[in-house]
Amino acid sequence: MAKIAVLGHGVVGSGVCEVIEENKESITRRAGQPIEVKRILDLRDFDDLPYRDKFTKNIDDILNDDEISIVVEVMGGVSPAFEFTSRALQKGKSVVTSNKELVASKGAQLLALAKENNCNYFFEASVGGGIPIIRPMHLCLAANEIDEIVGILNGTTNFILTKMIRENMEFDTALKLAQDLGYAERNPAADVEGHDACRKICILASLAFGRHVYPQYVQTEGISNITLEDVAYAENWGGVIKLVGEAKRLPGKDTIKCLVSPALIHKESQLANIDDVFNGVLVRGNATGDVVFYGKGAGKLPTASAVVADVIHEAKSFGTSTSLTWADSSENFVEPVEALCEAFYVRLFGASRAQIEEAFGAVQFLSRAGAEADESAFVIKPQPVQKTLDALKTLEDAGVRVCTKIRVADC
Ligand SMILES: NC(=O)C1=CN([C@@H]2O[C@H](COP(=O)(O)OP(=O)(O)OC[C@H]3O[C@@H](n4cnc5c(N)ncnc54)[C@H](OP(=O)(O)O)[C@@H]3O)[C@@H](O)[C@H]2O)C=CC1
Ligand SMILES: N[C@@H](CC=O)C(=O)O
Repeated sequence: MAKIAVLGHGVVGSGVCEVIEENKESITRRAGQPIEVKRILDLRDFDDLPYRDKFTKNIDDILNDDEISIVVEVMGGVSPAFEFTSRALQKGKSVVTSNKELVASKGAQLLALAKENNCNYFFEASVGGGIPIIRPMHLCLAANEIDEIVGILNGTTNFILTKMIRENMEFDTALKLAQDLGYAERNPAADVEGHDACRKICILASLAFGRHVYPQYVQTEGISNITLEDVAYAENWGGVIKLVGEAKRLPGKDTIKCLVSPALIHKESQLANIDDVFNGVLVRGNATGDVVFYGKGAGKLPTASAVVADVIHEAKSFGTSTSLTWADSSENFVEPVEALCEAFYVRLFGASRAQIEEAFGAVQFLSRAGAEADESAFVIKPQPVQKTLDALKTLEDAGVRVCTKIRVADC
């Protein structure tokens, strides 16, 4: 019998308890032994639950219990999750988590601590909710050099964009719905402003490139400036707007491209039809070519599925995983965005076509029904980002009002 403790009985934690109870027979078969939730840490009381006697508010009840061999950290945040995780690992208890904020900021340190103490730090649920992505990347794609990862990594923003586009729903109404469905972070700004997607691309990039990519070095932009006008222009161009995270090796350089931003994606891209709470991640290996992972990126049971799979894997006791790891890197190896070569969609007011072409060279002009007389929207060919920024500044200095600038993703 493997006895586990769950830290945090919120959306994911309650899902973990539910899945372990609901699927106990198949879980026992697959783990080779029954799995029992022995203790649950939470700040609140859950007097109505049949398993109310398992709750504690004191972490030491869990850390000092030698019967508990696996700790599931689904509290979220860095503090006190970092302290609780470190203490569990120091005691030789393996930790399973869905907490991408902690993995993205302290992953290298916690993986090293797990190794030192002959146990594991597993985080399948930290990227893509229910989608298997971490284990396939470090096991099934182990023969490859990963050249590029590009993905729709946040369920909440994809859900909001889908509702806005398909049902003309207001941004705030769609966000409230995502919160009610348990998709959003405790502070939904983390979703809307792109920080959650940033943490996830950092985790994938660290795994792919073997060095910790820290979120503070990754330029991150969210979806709060996207309008239905931009959506209409994207459609005229032949695509959709999605919040995209991207990490890529830069040929001949020791740096990588890594960023999160809204992006125009062509309708023929495998990522273009990923809607609602679904996530999609395209991983480009030098042997496999493109592999695409798709599934529900948030929500109670999909996320619990990934957490419990890690628990089952740990219960089989394969020892410390040597492939699920990356080195700490104190220096930043993310290329500054200004030095990258990118195509952009731009919407602005008060510039003539001649002015626009003088600033950017030949561009692809777009149209939409109901556009104002002095509105222009166009797509610039790939060029250094700094060159685009300089040209936009020149136009602004001449009295042009630049409304939107969205990257065009090549995926
Ligand atoms: N929801 C989702 O779809 C997904 C979430 N995740 C990640 O999983 C983690 C948990 O998310 P989610 O379940 O949605 O979050 P919730 O806010 O629903 O749950 C967190 C739970 O942990 C409890 N908690 C927080 N701090 C402490 C503490 N110091 N001691 C004891 N209990 C504590 C909270 O109690 P209280 O409410 O009283 O503060 C709450 O019950 C986060 O890292 C999130 O990013 C990952 C993938 C998907
Ligand atoms: N808030 C996150 C939850 C899962 O990671 C999301 O919406 O994707």
